[in-house]
Formats: sequence, C-alpha cells, structure tokens
Amino acid sequence: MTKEQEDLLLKEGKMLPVMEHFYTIQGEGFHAGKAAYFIRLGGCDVGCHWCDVKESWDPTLHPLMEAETIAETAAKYCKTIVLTGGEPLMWNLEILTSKLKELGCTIHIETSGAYPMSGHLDWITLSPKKTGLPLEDIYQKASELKMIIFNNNDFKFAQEQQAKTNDQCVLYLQSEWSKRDAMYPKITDFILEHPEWRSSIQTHKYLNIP
Ligand SMILES: C[S@@+](CC[C@H](N)C(=O)[O-])C[C@H]1O[C@@H](n2cnc3c(N)ncnc32)[C@H](O)[C@@H]1O
Ligand SMILES: Nc1nc2[nH]cc(C(=O)O)c2c(=O)[nH]1
Ligand code: SF4
Ligand SMILES: [Mg+2]
Repeated sequence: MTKEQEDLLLKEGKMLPVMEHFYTIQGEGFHAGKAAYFIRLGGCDVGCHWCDVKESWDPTLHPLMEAETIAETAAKYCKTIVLTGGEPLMWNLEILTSKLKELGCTIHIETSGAYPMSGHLDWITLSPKKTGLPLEDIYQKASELKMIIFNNNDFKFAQEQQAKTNDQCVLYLQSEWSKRDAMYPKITDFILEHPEWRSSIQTHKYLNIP
C-alpha cells in the first residue's frame, strides 16, 4: 500500500493505528469499577511530560487495523467501549463508532479535546492539557471533566476549565500518578472546600490490571 493510499484510509477513518485493545475494568472517573473494552489508538502530539503512555505518541509504531474489524472484536467482549490513546480524536472515528453503534455498544471517549470531535460518542471524558488546550466546542458537550493535578497551579487551571463546562458535567480531580502521595492530601482539602468536585484515583494501577 502506498503512503497516499494509507493516508486516504486514515482520513476516511476506514483504518486506524491501534496500539492495543483489551477487556478490563474502567479505573478512573465516573465509570470507575465498570467492565469495559478499551481501544487504545496510537498517536498524540499534546506532549504531557508526565504522560503514562508515551509509547503511544508515534502513530507509525502502531499497526493499522480496519475500523469495522476492531469494532466487531470489541463488541464480542463487552457493549461498553472506551476509546482512548494516545489522543483518539486525532483520527476520524465515524466508521469505528457507526459500526460500534450498529453492534449495540455504548461509546465512551477519553480525550484532551485538542482535536475536533468525530463519530458518535455517548460519554465524553474531557481531560484538558495546558500544552494543547481543548477546542471550544467540546466543553459544552463534555459529560465529565477530569483534571490531572501535578502541582499546586493545577487547581486554578481546573477551576478555569470548570467555568467553561456545562452544568451537568461531573467534575474530577486526579493526581498525576507519581505525585499521588503529595497531591491527594491537597486534593482532599480542595474538595472539602469545593464539594462540587470529586476525587478520581487510578484504581487499575492498584489492582494491577491493564
Ligand atoms: C493516557 S490519556 C489518553 C487519552 C487522552 N489523550 C487524554 O489525555 O485524555 C488517558 C487519561 O489518563 C490521564 N493520565 C495520563 N497520564 C497520567 C498520569 N501520569 N497520572 C494520572 N493520569 C494520567 C489523562 O489525563 C487522561 O485522563
Ligand atoms: N483500567 C484502565 N482504566 C483506564 N481509564 C482511562 C485509561 C486510559 O489510559 O485512557 C485507562 C487504562 O489505561 N486502564
Ligand atoms: S494528551 Fe493524553 S496521551 Fe497525549 S500526552 Fe497528554 S496524557 Fe498522554
Ligand atoms: Mg491508562
């Protein structure tokens, strides 16, 4: 396949770079504890220095899979699907999500919001990043705002991002993993002061599941 043919298939969303796909329990946020089939797409240029999946960043390292085939595989395991990455919105999710909907799935997405939305999404977990801010229109569509707290400045950033979301959006603070001992006491104090927020803990990392 030529580079041009490959680029066209990606543009149309017929093929997607898939880093991994796996059946697990959602470890974070509003749906934590729920069985879900994760599809992790390759590629991200937002550049969070603390990213816990930096190996996803270069999309050329991940095999192209047919979107409909990924959907059929995932739906065999579970009807709750989490699209993640990497940055899944780098890609055209129309074909993947149309097939998943045809197969009766509910589709969640984990996204920085730094790329335009595509596809049919039932639950949007928006996790804004200073190095690649969300595009304006996703804020009002976000089901859940999940702010990663690396240092004290991130509390102010969280409130700035909160101000742009809709009133129904559920609000989470999640410590950056390596800073959890230092930051969760501060997150606790913040939430007691601002009870509209909830804490999110990466439970899968404690359960040693993917
Ligand atoms: C790996 S990202 C992939 C999806 C998308 N690129 C995003 O950032 O939302 C999935 C989730 O993990 C969070 N995350 C990434 N690295 C983390 C870390 N070191 N500690 C805590 N959360 C992290 C992100 O903020 C996001 O909510
Ligand atoms: N179990 C589990 N839950 C998750 N929630 C968000 C994840 C992600 O990397 O997008 C993730 C993940 O990687 N594993
Ligand atoms: S946007 Fe998500 S995948 Fe990209 S670097 Fe940041 S945390 Fe990692
Ligand atoms: Mg993860």
